[in-house]
Amino acid sequence: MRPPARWQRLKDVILSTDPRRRTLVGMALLALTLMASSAGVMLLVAHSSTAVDKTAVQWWAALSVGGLVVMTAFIRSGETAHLRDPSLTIPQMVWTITSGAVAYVLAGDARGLVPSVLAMILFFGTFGLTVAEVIGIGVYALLAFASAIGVSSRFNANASGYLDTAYALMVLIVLSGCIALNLRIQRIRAKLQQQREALAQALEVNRELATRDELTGLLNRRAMLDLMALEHRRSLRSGRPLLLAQLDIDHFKPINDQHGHATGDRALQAFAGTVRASVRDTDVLARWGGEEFVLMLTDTSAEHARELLERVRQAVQVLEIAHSTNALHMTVSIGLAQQLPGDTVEHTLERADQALYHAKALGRNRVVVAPAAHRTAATGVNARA
Ligand SMILES: Nc1nc2c(ncn2[C@@H]2O[C@H](COP(=O)(O)OP(=O)(O)OP(=O)(O)O)[C@@H](O)[C@H]2O)c(=O)[nH]1
Repeated sequence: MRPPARWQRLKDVILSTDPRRRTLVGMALLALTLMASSAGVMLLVAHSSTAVDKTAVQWWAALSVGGLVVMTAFIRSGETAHLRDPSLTIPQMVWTITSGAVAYVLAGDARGLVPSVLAMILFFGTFGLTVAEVIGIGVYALLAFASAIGVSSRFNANASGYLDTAYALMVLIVLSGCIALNLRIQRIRAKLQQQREALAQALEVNRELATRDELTGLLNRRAMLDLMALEHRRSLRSGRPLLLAQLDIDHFKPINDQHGHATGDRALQAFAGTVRASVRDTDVLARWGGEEFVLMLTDTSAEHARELLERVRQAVQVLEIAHSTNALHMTVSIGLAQQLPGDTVEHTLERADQALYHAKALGRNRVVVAPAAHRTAATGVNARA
């Protein structure tokens, strides 16, 4: 059965690793605790048979609640937003523990109520503090109550050493419980944080796998299609030229057949690295499939792109892939097409592919630029200009 939504929300806040979120709950609960304790002690004092200075009690209640109200106003003003603990959990706890210790002295017969209120303060404060802070606050609470018990036994005629010791023990037990609870919460938070980080890493790996070619580390076909569509829209708006080139390694099959698939893989990686190193950072190279690659060039003219691709071709030609005793060489055929006004990316790719086909037909190891061509409305087939 699913827990009700509000309990789920409370649990989320308590286990949250964001200190601003979880100290908010601590602050709200502390405020409630202090108000309830003020009202409770005043009520009991009013009906107590012990002679207690009621003016002092009223002052105490006003100062306790007033101090909290001042802190709340300070927090609400946004002045504490830049602090590590914007909800001032520690100052609030120190304030309420001090007022609790004073209440212990003032409350006479009703002082038995104070340790239980202290238990609530420590318990709720636990959610927003670190282990060291809980221990520090706990030691302060013990010292404050030891002093309160000492002072109370002097001023209260019917003080009972036995009861006071029991109350001190109760504070100690609550404190130990709070430290244990705090340790548990810290462990759960650390585990949640680890899980969150692992999930973020897994998402990043998935994203990489969805957009990258594993062998060469280049963009894959799907990611490249998305990028080309985006660049196409940009070039339409800006009027900047967009050029697409199809690159195909020549006679790649014999490399695989004669030297093995692993050597073929290394050749593909070396080819990808060489082409990437020969073009600008803003040019995008993608593995289209097998030994075929697509290069997208922006902010350049067809003539400059052709010169660049000629340099790419030469760089591939001199590339050496170490293999047993000798070194392997490759060549590449390249077809280049410039996006025509009003044309689609698919059609530009088609023209680059046809230019590549011509490069292969002309004897390979060359760059061929597609002539400017227009799609006929009726057939969608190129009519060469
Ligand atoms: N090692 C390796 N080989 C691959 C990979 N993808 C495709 N190939 C191989 O690439 C070769 C492509 O061969 P073909 O399409 O005949 O082309 P080619 O031999 O380069 O001939 P031309 O393109 O006409 O010059 C095939 O042997 C495929 O097995 C890969 O990821 N790793």
